[in-house]
Amino acid sequence: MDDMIQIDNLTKVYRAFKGAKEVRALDQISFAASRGEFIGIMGPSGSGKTTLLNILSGVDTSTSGEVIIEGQSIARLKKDKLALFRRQRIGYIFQDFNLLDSLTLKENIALPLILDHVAPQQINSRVDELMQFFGIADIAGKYPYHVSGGQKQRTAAARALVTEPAVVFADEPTGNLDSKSASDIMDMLTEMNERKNSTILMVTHDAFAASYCKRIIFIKDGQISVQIQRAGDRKAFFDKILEILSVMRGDAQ
Ligand SMILES: Nc1ncnc2c1ncn2[C@@H]1O[C@H](COP(=O)(O)OP(=O)(O)OP(=O)(O)O)[C@@H](O)[C@H]1O
Repeated sequence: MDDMIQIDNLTKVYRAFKGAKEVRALDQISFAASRGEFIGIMGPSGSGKTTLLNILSGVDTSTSGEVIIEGQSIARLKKDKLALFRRQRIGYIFQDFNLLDSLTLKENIALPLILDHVAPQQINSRVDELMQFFGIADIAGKYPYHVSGGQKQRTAAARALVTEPAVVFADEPTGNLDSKSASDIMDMLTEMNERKNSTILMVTHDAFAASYCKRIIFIKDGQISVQIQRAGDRKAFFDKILEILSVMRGDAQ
């Protein structure tokens, strides 16, 4: 199988510290994502979602187990190589956009390529193509504080794709958006997934956002509790997600 991400027995234990007890935030998690998958990670607060995303993206290290992205074991990369790998092979979309206010939208998108000394002509054509794709070409010269949340998130999505990464990690991408912008962004992530065959892994609390995914992995207490694959339409998938969340919360049946 053409795996983009492979996770084997991933475990993270936060050591006891100043009276706080040891926490097993991830407990032997294993799953794989093939090219072009769009996976949602859901689970109650404290279930280990952020810990998982931090380890997958090389921000934190695991206690044991392995993460392999595009054939490369993340933990085996030295600091410099890891920084380069993260910049070139992983795209990030964050809840709070993480754009630089001193740069225009176009410059924000171009930044990873500028840092990699890509030829200016190539930068221009790639950035212009992505700005067209995300419908923000007409505001290329504006600064982040002059545009809407939805437009900022489109810019962040374009920046995430500009290096043609192996995977895109999205952390609560709809968290700071109104419902219209949220559905816009989810349509856009779907388009990225379907037209550019991007492999996307998204952490979200939002059942509506999750209903756009093709597969959802539910985590509870650091372990995979259940996985579901979308078969029919989005509405049916949304209902299924709500049902699982309600069972996980232990709501009265
Ligand atoms: N740096 C840390 N030191 C100690 N314990 C931590 C640390 N970070 C997270 N934890 C604990 O690990 C567990 C998993 O936390 P994590 O933040 O990954 O959960 P989450 O699913 O992302 O939660 P939320 O949905 O609230 O963001 C929790 O019990 C949390 O308290």
